[in-house]
Amino acid sequence: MSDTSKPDTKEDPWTVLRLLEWTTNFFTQRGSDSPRLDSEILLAHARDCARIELYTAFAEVPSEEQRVAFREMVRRRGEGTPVAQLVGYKEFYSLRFRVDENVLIPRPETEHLVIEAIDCVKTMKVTDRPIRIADIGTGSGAIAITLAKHIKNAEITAVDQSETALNIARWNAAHLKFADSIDFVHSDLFASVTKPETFDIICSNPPYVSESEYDDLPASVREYEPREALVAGIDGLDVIKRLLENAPPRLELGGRLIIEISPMIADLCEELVDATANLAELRIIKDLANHQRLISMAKIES
Ligand SMILES: C[S@@+](CC[C@H](N)C(=O)[O-])C[C@H]1O[C@@H](n2cnc3c(N)ncnc32)[C@H](O)[C@@H]1O
Repeated sequence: MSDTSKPDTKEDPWTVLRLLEWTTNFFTQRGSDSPRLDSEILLAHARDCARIELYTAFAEVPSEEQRVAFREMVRRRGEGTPVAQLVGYKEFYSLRFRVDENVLIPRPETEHLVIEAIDCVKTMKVTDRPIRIADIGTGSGAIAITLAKHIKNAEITAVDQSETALNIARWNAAHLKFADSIDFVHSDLFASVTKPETFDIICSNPPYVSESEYDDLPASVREYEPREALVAGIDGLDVIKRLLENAPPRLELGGRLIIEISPMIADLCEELVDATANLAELRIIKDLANHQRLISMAKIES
């Protein structure tokens, strides 16, 4: 990549296409799962344009300033920094969320949770008041804010035990113009959530990685995203167990609890739900990779 700092020769200019090809190859060698996409996002960011615009600019030669910015991001990406932290945002459900090292980078799998919550709301017959939704462990606010966009007249409570994460979530809500529909609460699960008393939907993408799985995560996750957003004890179930215990008293009868899980703990989660007296109608929902990714269940009378 150091070649790009040299003056272009007539035969071999560093065009957009050539930069993308070189960088895709470089990221492939560095083990990236999405080398071409990473390259495009970084080059579009350096050129301050939409990614799609690169496709009509293949023959153009980026300015020296753009190439310097691109080269620095490519170097850091090569060392492991996530693309989202280099550009400062991540797209989730067609919204752009600011992220930094204080929050988990929203993952595409979590969009299934949003879809399930929206589907559940459609079946609810609440007409005399807003639908009440809690997002426990909101991180960047991706789930809460996306639900605020897609569910009209919802009253959303977004909770996190990390004040730095909540600050990012508040910034995202204000920037995307949904701050009015979301109440942000600094709390350990429901401990400091005083109102509303009950919710129609409680959703959560909690930490669910076990201590031993954490050691095997790629360095680009371990070294750049907050450990407390990922790890939940020896078996990854610490927070999920507490949610299954603490959420039902805060749910309306017929309300739904929706939790993202790891496929590794799906069977254990099913057993835990079966053993919880006031939860029933368990659905286990798979992601696009056919992995068991969500548990969704209803509050019943115990
Ligand atoms: C896996 S991240 C999910 C972030 C975001 N909801 C998303 O899907 O991208 C889990 C989040 O839960 C928060 N968290 C962990 N334990 C918590 C607890 N006991 N109470 C509240 N928040 C908690 C972490 O700080 C982190 O922001």
